[in-house]
Formats: sequence, C-alpha cells, structure tokens
Amino acid sequence: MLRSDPSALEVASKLRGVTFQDVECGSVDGKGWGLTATRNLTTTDVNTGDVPKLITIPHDLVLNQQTVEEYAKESREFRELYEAVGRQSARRDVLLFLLVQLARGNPDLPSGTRVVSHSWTEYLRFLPEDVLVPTQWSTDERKLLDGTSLKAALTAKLSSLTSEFDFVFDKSCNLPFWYSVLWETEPRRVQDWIMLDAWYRSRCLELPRSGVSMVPYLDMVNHSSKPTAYYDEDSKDEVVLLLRPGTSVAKGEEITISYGTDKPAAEMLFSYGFLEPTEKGGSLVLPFGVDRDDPLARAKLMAFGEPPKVHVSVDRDGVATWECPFAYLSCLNEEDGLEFRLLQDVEGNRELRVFWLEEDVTDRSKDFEAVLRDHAIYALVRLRAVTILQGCLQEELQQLQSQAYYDSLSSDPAVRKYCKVAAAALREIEAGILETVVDAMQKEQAALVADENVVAYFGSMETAESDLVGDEAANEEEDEDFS
Ligand SMILES: C[S@@+](CC[C@H](N)C(=O)[O-])C[C@H]1O[C@@H](n2cnc3c(N)ncnc32)[C@H](O)[C@@H]1O
Repeated sequence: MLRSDPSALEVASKLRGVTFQDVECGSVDGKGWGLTATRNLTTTDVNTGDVPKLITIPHDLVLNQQTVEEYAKESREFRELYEAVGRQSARRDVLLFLLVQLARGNPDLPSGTRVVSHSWTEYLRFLPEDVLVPTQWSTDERKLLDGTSLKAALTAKLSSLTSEFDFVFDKSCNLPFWYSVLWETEPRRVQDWIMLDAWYRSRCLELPRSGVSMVPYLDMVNHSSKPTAYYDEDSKDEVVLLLRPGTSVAKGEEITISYGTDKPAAEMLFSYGFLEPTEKGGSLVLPFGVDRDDPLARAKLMAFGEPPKVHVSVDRDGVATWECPFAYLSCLNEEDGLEFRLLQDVEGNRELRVFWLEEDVTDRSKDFEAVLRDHAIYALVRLRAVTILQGCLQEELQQLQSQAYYDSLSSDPAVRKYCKVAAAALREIEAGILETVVDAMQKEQAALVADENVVAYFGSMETAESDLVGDEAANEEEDEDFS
C-alpha cells in the first residue's frame, strides 16, 4: 500500500467537511508529514476568546470503540465478525475495524464480498506503512535494543500481538464471508496487525469528551516538547486544533502539539518511533528479578500480585530517585517477622494472607515500605533493597555499555540507519540515567550503613556470632573432653 501525497489529503479533507485554516499538510524534515502555517499566526491573550481554529474535524470522522459499535449496526457482515472476535477491548475493536478497512481497500476482492464503505477506508492511504516503532523493526534491528529497558517490553508486546492476530484468524476463518475477505484473496499477515497496532499507538489521543480516539487529519500534527497548538472538542462535538494562548508561529513554521510530557525515552521510542533531542535527566522502568533461592519467593510474588518492576529517574538538576515497592517485601524473611499463612473459609476456599509481626498486612502488600517505615528495621531493609538494586542496575549498565555486539550489528547493511541512530541514542540516555542512579545508591548505602539502627543491628549480630563462636569453642572442648 503506497502512501498517497499530502495534496490528495487536502482534497479528501474538503469532501469530508474538514476545514484547514491558515495551515497545510506537507513533508517535514525527518518527521514524515506534518502541519505548517501558511501565514504568520499569533494569539496574544487567552481571555479575548480569539483563539484561531487551525483545523476543524466533524465528529463523525472520529474513530473509537463507539464508531466500531455503530459500524457493526450498519454492516450486517461486520456484525458477524464483531460478534465472533470483537468486544475484547477498545483498542482491539479499533484494530479489527482497521483490518477490515485495509482488506476492503483491496481492489481484487471477489464480487459479493464488499463490506459497507467508511471514511476510514479511504483515509488509510494517507497513513505511512512504516511508523518506525520497534515492533516494526527486523529481528537484527531489535537486537540493537538488548540491554535497554525496552527489550523485555518489546518481546512481550510482539508475543501478545501474535496471539491477538492468531485469535482473529481462528475465530474468523470459519466464517465463509470473512474467510474470503481476510484470508483468501490477499491473506492478511501478522505484519499487518503489527502495523495497525503501530498506527493506533502513534496516532491515538485522548479527547476531553469522546475519550481515547483516532482523529483523521489531526493525526498529521507532530510532537514537540514546546508545542504551539492543542486540541479540544467544541460545543458541536467537532474536534478542533487551536493555537496555544500567547503563541506566535511564522509563515512556513511547523505547528506542533504535545504527545505527553515527561514520558521516558523508551516509551517515546516504543509508542512513536522517535526520541527527542536529549535533555538532562529522564526515567526508565526495568523488570525486577526475583531471588529464586528465596524459599518465600513464590508467596511474595503471589501476595504482590503483579510483575515487580524498578522505576528509576533523574530530574533536570541531576537528582536521582528510585522506586521498587516489591524490593521491601523481597528483602524480608521469617526471622524479621514476615509470615505467610494459608487461611481457609467455611466453604473450603483458601487464601494467602501476609503477616508482619503478627499483624495481617495482606492489603498493604503492594506498599511494604509504608508498613515498615515506622519500625526500627526500616533502615536495614532499605539498605538490603538498595544493595540488591544497585547490583542489578550495575549489571544492566554493563550490558548497555558493552559495545562489541552493538558495533557488529551496526555495520550490518540490512540494519536501517534510522534504527541504529535511535537505538544508540536510547542506550546513551539510559546509560546516563543508570550511572547517576548507581552513584546515588552508593551514597545512600554509605549513609544507611552509618544509621544508628543498622549499627545496632550489626552490633547485635556480632555479639550473637561471638557467643556462637564461644559456644562452639566450649563444645569443641567438651567434645575433646568426651573423646
Ligand atoms: C500522529 S503522527 C504525526 C504525523 C506523521 N508525521 C505522519 O507522517 O503521518 C505521529 C508520528 O509522527 C512522527 N513524529 C511526530 N513528532 C515527531 C518528532 N518530534 N520527531 C520525529 N518524528 C515525529 C513519528 O513517526 C510519530 O510516530
């Protein structure tokens, strides 16, 4: 499917009742298509109410779960497919709808397999086949991301996309009409589903009233951390793009919106396929590896109820913080006062309960830091957690900095330059964050070791150990005597 050109987009927009005011869509360096001003634009004061509407889009062009429900009412054929495959989630419903529009655009469909047309059937030709998000990278290109926080998320996402696609196939291949449309003439491939998911992720936005939606034409606006425009829904439920109050844009300059502030670099690359020029700081999320030697590991994981993660961040002033709620639970053991009990109700249902110093704290398992904060053991547990986390992050950092493998992939001509540049930028950003956090953890460790409760704890351990040594020596003497 070859992408049409921006002039055709303008013609199509007029036919659909969309208005572009003082702006036009065209190619923008390094960003695909984008929106630029066709004359100098300015707003000086929000209170005058004089905020120029740059684009106005009728409500009926908006695509979300409600659109899919309505389309299912209009199209008997789609209804059959929707009943079999749909209503799993809003996102999946939209993807299913887009898959049908993609197939509907196929000119070779046999007669008798035409589905009701929709404005989105035609709009799809204005979307780029390759969004450059890592789910669309080749296997070798994805290897460039080894060691980054994106690696695990990407593997999981690709596996869930494959399962979703298999589910659509399994449920629809027995429906003769849909077999013919989706799988016979031009069989849909998992790559199509991956592309639809990439479109959804990179072009979806949250409207104030209609919620998470895809909005044609508005989705041609690129992101900036210093955006000049924003979107809204007006009193007629039309979606409008407005110039930000107090903003001026010169003729020929790009109009931008914000796709979200403070998103980690990995998330920007994952969702939109690009990274912003690096500013200081940032954040990342990594899976927290559970200690498999811990006999309580399974119970702890069950009580916690979700895959443990560690979230680290560095603010613009270089101040590092970390968050890993599971680490506190992970560092406690029975000698500290942690206990798991399986309680059984009268009907025989069994439930795992968590106790801390004989108190039932099951409902607070996700926030064990708060459970411990007022106890003398808090500093000690924090020290254990920091020590473990620091080790994990150090390992992650080493992986990120191991250049040899990365270099060999980078010289592979089949690996696209865009992916090399994006992966290298992500690796550099994440290594910078990890270095700062590991340094800060070292300092925190030193401070915790000097904490009075920790000193007292180690002191008591030493006494216990020397008592033990004394006992052992006495035993040895006794043994000797006995012998
Ligand atoms: C909502 S679309 C915007 C229109 C898009 N440029 C196009 O050609 O269709 C989002 C996509 O635009 C591109 N994009 C948006 N802002 C960008 C930026 N600041 N730098 C680089 N690419 C950007 C990315 O490919 C992103 O996935």
